[in-house]
Amino acid sequence: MDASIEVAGLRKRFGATVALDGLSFTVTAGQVTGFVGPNGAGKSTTMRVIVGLDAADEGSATIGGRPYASLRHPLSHLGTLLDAAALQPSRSGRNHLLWLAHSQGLGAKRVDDVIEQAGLQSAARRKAGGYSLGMRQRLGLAAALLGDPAVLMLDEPFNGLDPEGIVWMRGFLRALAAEGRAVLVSSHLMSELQDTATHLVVIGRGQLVADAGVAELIAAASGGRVTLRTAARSDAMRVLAHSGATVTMSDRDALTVAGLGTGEVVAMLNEAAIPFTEISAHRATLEEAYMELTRDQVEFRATAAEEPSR
Ligand SMILES: Nc1ncnc2c1ncn2[C@@H]1O[C@H](COP(=O)(O)OP(=O)(O)OP(=O)(O)O)[C@@H](O)[C@H]1O
Repeated sequence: MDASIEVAGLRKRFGATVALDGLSFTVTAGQVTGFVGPNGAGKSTTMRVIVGLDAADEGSATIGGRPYASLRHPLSHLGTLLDAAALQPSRSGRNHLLWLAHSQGLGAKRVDDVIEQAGLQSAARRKAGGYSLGMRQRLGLAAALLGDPAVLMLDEPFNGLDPEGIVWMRGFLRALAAEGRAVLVSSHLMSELQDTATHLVVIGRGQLVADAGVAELIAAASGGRVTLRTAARSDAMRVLAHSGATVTMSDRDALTVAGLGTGEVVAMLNEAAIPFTEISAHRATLEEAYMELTRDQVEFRATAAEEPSR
């Protein structure tokens, strides 16, 4: 069975709400695919449809070419983290995993392996009801790994993790992908996915907005702009704007220049004897790339009247 998730033409309505509107994408082996979109875009519904918790009105979702419901030992094919709060509070983390393992014909050895992999050793014998959100995420991750699946699908796994936990999770997800697994990870915060996801599936209002490599999206959002650092900001702005460039202030002593290459900017500043300390091709962050892609997709956006006055 190949490590992939394939979603084709999914449509799903909840009453008058169209949650999924003809959504298609593929998650491939060997990389972390970020699954992102504004609130209400349809990420959770897509994941619920993939595992059969919601039925699609139209379209199909398959794991390695087969519908989830047809998999005999599903945990050995697809590991999921969908709702970290869904556990029996009086059971210890280890007992929760033992119970899950038992249902799939797996032994206690495998449980202890995933407890170690998820960094849960010190808490495994405590009641799960007393776990912090971060510990619940680790327990959810341990459960997802139980069947050593080729495909992982994790809904907001960074939620509730402290900065150290976020760094750990990033490395962990990269390592799982490096082993050849297909890893789909939903997130609200692009900064969490930076340095982790190499591919992004962006959705908005139940439709596909972008399905592309992270490097490609960042290059497109960087748009040939130049970042310039100078103490003589107003002089630089005047000279560059005079030649038709669009110049905006980006922070205290930095300008972003669109419409001219780095060489042209250097030549103009030298000619006008304007000093500068740094000049470089602008590299957009994943956050900027995402904001550009989803500008028209936000379901709940503050109207101009609601925005705080400056
Ligand atoms: N059980 C349900 N009943 C009614 N409407 C629902 C239900 N589940 C989801 N929706 C609606 O479907 C749309 C998609 O919701 P979904 O939770 O899939 O989005 P999401 O991208 O996961 O959002 P978030 O980032 O806020 O978690 C939303 O408009 C939501 O209100």
